[in-house]
Amino acid sequence: MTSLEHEAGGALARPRSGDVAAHRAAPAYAGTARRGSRAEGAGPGWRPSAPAGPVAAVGAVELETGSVLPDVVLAYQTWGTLAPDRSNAVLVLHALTGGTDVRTEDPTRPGWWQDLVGPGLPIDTDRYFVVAPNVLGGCHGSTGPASPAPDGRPYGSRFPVVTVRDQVAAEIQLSAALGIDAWQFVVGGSMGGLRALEWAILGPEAGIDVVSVGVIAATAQSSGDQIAWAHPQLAAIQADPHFHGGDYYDQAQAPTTGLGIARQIAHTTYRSAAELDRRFGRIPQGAEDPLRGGRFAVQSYLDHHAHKLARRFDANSYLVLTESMLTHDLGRDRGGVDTALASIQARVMVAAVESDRLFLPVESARIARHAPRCPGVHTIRSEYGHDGFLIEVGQLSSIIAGFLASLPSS
Ligand SMILES: CC(=O)SCCNC(=O)CCNC(=O)[C@H](O)C(C)(C)COP(=O)(O)OP(=O)(O)OC[C@H]1O[C@@H](n2cnc3c(N)ncnc32)[C@H](O)[C@@H]1OP(=O)(O)O
Ligand SMILES: N[C@@H](CCO)C(=O)O
Repeated sequence: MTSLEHEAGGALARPRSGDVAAHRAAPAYAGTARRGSRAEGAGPGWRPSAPAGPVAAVGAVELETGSVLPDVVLAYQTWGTLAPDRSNAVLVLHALTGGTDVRTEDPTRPGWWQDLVGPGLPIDTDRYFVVAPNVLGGCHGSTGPASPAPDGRPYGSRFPVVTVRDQVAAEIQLSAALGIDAWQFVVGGSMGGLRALEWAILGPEAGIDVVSVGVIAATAQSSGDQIAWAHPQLAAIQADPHFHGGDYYDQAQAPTTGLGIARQIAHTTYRSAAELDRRFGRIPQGAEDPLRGGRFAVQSYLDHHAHKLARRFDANSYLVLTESMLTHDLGRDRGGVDTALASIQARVMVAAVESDRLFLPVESARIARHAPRCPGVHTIRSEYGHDGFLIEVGQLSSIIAGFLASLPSS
């Protein structure tokens, strides 16, 4: 979809089938033939699997665009015990390709915040009841593009635009289903941080007490730069001949090449230039010779991450969730970002990774400047870039432990 077509459809419009057809006619990834197929390692691609935890029916969700998504379910996992007065709940929100596996009991497959959430850890499950839902539009058990529509067929291309506010609306309905009307802490990084920030406004509007939020490596409004980086990612998926306009669930092959290229673009933005250069520099991959069609090590590294994601994630979910991040704007219909931030009553913990080139620390500083009950930005010292919110768990542990200890109920 070109930017002109975006304008024609409005910021919240789904691509029309004609737009997708144009992408399907686009040439294949130019590097593929010369250096060997980058798609092979991904196999046929993602297939639905059983969610790791329970699934709650949260009912119909009214979307920002005015349409209604019926019979929504959200998969989730919990740790700890809800106190009799229901006062110890913590909501942990995953990033773009994450899921409910905040922690696991399988040492060979640790969760994405394994060392942050658990007994005796900063988000102490001996004390807190922790809930981690899979986001609306995702592919780990919650309603998403692969879910059956009312006619029994997968939504595919018919899955509607969902915004970050819609995702939070569904999570608010999950709160009601779980009987939780107060959250001590709603926390997430990246897309999880976008939702945590929306929770600070939508939660109280829905009558839910949000005592505090943790917004890590996130922003109040997606930037032109973020939209620009996402644009070729969306196009890569839509241009994959296996995409079939989004209706590929009955096909033997999912659009793994397009999703893999999207991941390669994204993954580069998740790391810093300094780290990629220090770690890989111009080193060839093993015995491969870049002068003879071989790869540099950093190319092999990106291929690896492309294959891994294409095996474990649905391309349609990647599109839907990426679009939700692009339309994220805390200030929409609220008098602008700064006014919206100024209306937040919850205590706000903000953390930024100093080398994050996608979610810039200056955007975190904006949140801290305008949210009335935010003491300032915690800077995570790291060379890893945006992924620092997953890697620098030691620093994040100190930040979160200190913040939770400062809450009045502590
Ligand atoms: C809440 C959420 O966000 S959940 C989603 C989080 N998980 C993901 O995003 C999964 C993708 N993984 C990542 O993005 C990262 O691995 C992180 C952020 C989780 C961790 O970062 P790091 O520990 O620095 O891992 P790194 O980016 O170096 O990747 C390591 C992998 O690259 C592979 N690798 C390293 N160099 C090369 C190379 N030259 N060629 C091929 N593969 C390579 C390693 O073998 C390793 O593979 P494995 O993950 O299959 O074991
Ligand atoms: N590695 C993270 C980065 C996005 O924040 C993910 O895939 O969700």
